[in-house]
Amino acid sequence: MASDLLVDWCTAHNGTFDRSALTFAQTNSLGRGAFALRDLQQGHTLFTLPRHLTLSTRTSSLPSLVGGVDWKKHGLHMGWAGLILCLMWEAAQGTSSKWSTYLASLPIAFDTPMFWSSEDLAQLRGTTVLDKIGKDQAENDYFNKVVPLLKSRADLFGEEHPNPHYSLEVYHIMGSRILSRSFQVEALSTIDSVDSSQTPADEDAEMSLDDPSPHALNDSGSDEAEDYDDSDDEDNPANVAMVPLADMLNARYGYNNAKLFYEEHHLRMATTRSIRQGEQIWNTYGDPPNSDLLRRYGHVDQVPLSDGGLGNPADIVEIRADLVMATAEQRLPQQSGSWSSERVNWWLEEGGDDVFVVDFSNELPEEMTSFVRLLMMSAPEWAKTKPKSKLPKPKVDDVVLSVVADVVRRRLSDYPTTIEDDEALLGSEKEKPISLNLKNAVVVRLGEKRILHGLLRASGGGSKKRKADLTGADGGRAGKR
Ligand SMILES: C[S@@+](CC[C@H](N)C(=O)[O-])C[C@H]1O[C@@H](n2cnc3c(N)ncnc32)[C@H](O)[C@@H]1O
Repeated sequence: MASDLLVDWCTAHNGTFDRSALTFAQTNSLGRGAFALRDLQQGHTLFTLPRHLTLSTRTSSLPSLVGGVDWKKHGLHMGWAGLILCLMWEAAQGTSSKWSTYLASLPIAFDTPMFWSSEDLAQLRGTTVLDKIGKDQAENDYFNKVVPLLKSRADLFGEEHPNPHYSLEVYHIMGSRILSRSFQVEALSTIDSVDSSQTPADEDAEMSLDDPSPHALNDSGSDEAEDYDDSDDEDNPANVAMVPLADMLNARYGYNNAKLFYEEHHLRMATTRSIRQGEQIWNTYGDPPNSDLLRRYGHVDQVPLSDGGLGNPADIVEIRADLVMATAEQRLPQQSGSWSSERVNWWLEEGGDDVFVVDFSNELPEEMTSFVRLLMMSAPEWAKTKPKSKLPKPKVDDVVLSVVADVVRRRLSDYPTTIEDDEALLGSEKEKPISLNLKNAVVVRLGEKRILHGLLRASGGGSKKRKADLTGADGGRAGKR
């Protein structure tokens, strides 16, 4: 089996693997996964991997062959284009690449929206997935950064154009492998194998696939990997690395029982809970909402929710400030457009967000309350607020509730279906099977709609009667997000 070859390859390169503790096996719907071969205690080391076996722009020899100046000139030190090119180049080297066994074990097909038909993508209307797929940006990077280098370095990439090893299709495959399997692996200066001028740590990253390393390693602490959402270093694309073996573990909300730990010279996968023989060994991807899971990994999580249904407790909905603005403008038709743009510009200058995030807590984001209050302020109040450089207090009142209720109704109308349509579709799935893409799209948009309906209920549909639910127990301020 391919995974045996991979384990052999790893141990032949100074990795370790506890063959008595775990094995990799094919699952029904999660691809391959790791399973315990016997009962395991918390803290058991499953395998270790020397840092030089991770594949990144630091460990691949391509950046130094291209040279730091040219690497930078082509913008390959920013975003993922450089790492994608390294993966393509290593694959093109065949068995002379150190990672040939690893690269041969990776998937070439993905369930992510990047590869969906326009018909399937239409099912995601209203969700934030559509704006974040990043296909155009990836193609832009391919044609503007990668292709010019390919053409200028026949010594490295061959005379052939187009070359099947460096096609746009392969670029997307490698990008999707990174998106769904890479880790943040920060450099230890003593072990860096590539001159840092090629991949400077302080360079702004523009991730072509929109996100930094999607494959989360949680917890802080000197010997553990940083959560990918918290670390500033995540913006440095040189820290994005493919980690053989570690990327064979699946993840599900609340199930994680193993984690990758950073050691000085190697990475170590160890159990974080006791695991029974036969159970799956789960890593964490950082518990993203289903919209992000689908976009990065091509699957969604459905675990029991506190209300008895199924879904992802980490789901969120994004509400754009311009929707709030348009709703407020409708309420104050006598005001001119410059009235709101002046306030919105002030809001942004004072550090206000242009997107508000709502989750299952039914709590109105403080920032959104503050923004609504700003928009609905009378002219004299605005005249007093403007010079103060202080955002309005997030005090929930009837006006706020009623604007929020309108915003939520408008936000709900962005989706192609109602909550009832989606529930009916999923409910009849056993008798009338639906495609995986459709099912995943429905799960994503249903989770978002449930949050919006929760917020609508908590706002009393715009009246004061349910205000307490929305503002929390402290009775005045909406809960902090
Ligand atoms: C890091 S890889 C894990 C190993 C992978 N199953 C394999 O066969 O190589 C991440 C991919 O595994 C699959 N996966 C992981 N967790 C899953 C889950 N809870 N449900 C469905 N698929 C999952 C998805 O295809 C995802 O893109």
